[in-house]
Amino acid sequence: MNRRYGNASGSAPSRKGRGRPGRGEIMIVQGGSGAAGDFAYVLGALGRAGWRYRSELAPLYWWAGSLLGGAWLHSTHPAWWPLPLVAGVAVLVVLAWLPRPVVTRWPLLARWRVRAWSAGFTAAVTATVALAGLYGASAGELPTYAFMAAMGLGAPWWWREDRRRLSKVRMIRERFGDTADAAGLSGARMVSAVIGRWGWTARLKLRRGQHYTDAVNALPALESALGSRVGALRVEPVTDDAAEVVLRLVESDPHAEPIPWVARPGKRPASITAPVTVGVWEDGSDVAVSLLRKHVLIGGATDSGKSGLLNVILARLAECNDVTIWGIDLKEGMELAPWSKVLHRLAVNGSQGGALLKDAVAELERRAAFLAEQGIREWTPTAEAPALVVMIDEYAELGPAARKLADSIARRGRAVAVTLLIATQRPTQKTMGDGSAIRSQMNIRFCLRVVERGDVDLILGAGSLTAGWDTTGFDAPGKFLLRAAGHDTPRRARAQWINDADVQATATRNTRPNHHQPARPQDRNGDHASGQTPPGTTGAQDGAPGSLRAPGATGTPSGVSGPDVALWEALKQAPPTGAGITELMTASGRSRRWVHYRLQALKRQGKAAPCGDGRWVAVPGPRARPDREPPGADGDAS
Ligand SMILES: Nc1ncnc2c1ncn2[C@@H]1O[C@H](COP(=O)(O)OP(=O)(O)OP(=O)(O)O)[C@@H](O)[C@H]1O
Repeated sequence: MNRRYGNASGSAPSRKGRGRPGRGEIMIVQGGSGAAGDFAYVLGALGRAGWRYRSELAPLYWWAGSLLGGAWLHSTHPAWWPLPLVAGVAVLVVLAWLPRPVVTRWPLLARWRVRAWSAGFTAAVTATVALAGLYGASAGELPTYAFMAAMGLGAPWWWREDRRRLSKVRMIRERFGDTADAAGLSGARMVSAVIGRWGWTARLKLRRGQHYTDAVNALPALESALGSRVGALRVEPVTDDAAEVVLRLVESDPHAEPIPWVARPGKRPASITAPVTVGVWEDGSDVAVSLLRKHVLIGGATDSGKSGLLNVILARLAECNDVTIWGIDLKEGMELAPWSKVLHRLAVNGSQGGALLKDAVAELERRAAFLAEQGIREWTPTAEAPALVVMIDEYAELGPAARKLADSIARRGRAVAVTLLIATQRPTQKTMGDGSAIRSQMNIRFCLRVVERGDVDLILGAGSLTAGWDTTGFDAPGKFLLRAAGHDTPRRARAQWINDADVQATATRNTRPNHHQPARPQDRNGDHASGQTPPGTTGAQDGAPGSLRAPGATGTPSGVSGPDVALWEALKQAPPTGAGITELMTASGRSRRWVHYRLQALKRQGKAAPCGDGRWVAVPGPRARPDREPPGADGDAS
């Protein structure tokens, strides 16, 4: 039995002294005997300290690790010593070449100082392992030189900004007991803490009986006890545990400078079914919004950053492979033309806009009919049958007929994943179209700076201003309030800023096949069918009865609706003698095998039947009336 300083009574140690012996207290440690127990105790303590201060001790670990690695190589495979050299040279080549995915994965490598340090580190480790592998780890002065290299590389490592911040947060965590006492939150513990770009975030375990509201009330006192600036602390509840809260310290204002847009890391394309990041909240966390089956309204005064936000959303959608984007830019294409490689269609004046919306409504009805006939409630976007997003910059410039069409999409488009993204200065009833319900159909609303307080209600909905949603005081472009499902409190955010070079790079990286082709000079007369639409785009001939070509196509045989709809249309339009497999392959743009499997599936569902000679027809089912709202498209007006 060993004696350590601790709590002689055996009761739980006082919170203040947790993990540390109190003066004069004796703790009974069971299970050890004599020197072996002491040794185990010291070893355990050293192990814990070694892990806890792993960041500070990292240079020593590199030194020991590379010598040990080399020693192992020397004793097991001495002839393999060139291997670490090859690996090291490969890393140096990558650092010199710096392919884009590497920077995306490790953004710090974009800084030349970090790259230089990484190259030095790679060279030192490579040389140590290779030499130790060849001559043995203790050969000559190798351990000394390796140690000197580790210390040399360690200097910038120890000086690193984020490591120093990490040490600071660790100290804050260790002393949090005293901080909580001083702030009147006695008994609260900081169970974990992480540093972020703008400050740190910690999880607090409150004392039994304490609640989130106690933490909220203690905020000013906590700010004083932590020595932070006024208003730097935020507290959020943890929904699954009433005795826990998240405490966030925002050291620097994330909105003080423009927030650069960062491309999505990784090679795999994104999907519209997952939320996309468009900006940063005041506490430094990302603003992520789910755009699937949602209409979006962006409103704000001139120069408030509407087009900037529109561009960021467009960039995010461009990264998704299950979205087709059509654009209407009534600034003569100034905003959206740089995105030509991503947009399937682009209308740059009122009449082209009207034609585009007409096609979007036709697409919506085609999808609605298809869903109704197949007994499906909602359109699930895929790469082959994508969601269709129609972006409209300067909505107020659209003519009344076009606004009527947009209104129709707003009311009926959600279930079939045909949605609108509208930017406008003042969404008054007049600019949105008299009698139009379009505003109430907008599920996601971004309100940037407005000049008149009443405009907040126009953009975010009646009663918003009195409920605390006020953007009149916003002092920089791109700052906004977001109102959407799950975003019910006015939290300030700022949109990311995508510059021209990034627009170009993103558009090039995500170029769509059959994207919009800029109009030839002779076509600049406002007729969309004369060059504004890519080959194969909706035209009267495409949808003509008897044609097996799917209407609404965007250059591929199956078009924006996807091969399933194209196949179904072809079956429905087939003469009584049926459609042959080759015709169905042409219509859907898919292989014989694919067509065969789909026909068998339709046959099993009683929706298609063979009619001899390998020809097929659709079996008539309930048809969707064109004026009928598609299932689930009732709009969740906010
Ligand atoms: N998120 C942002 N971060 C930093 N600066 C921004 C941001 N968004 C816009 N800006 C700046 O504000 C300027 C005006 O932005 P933008 O053109 O998007 O405003 P707007 O509301 O569309 O104006 P208008 O109504 O006149 O078209 C831009 O040129 C840009 O310099």
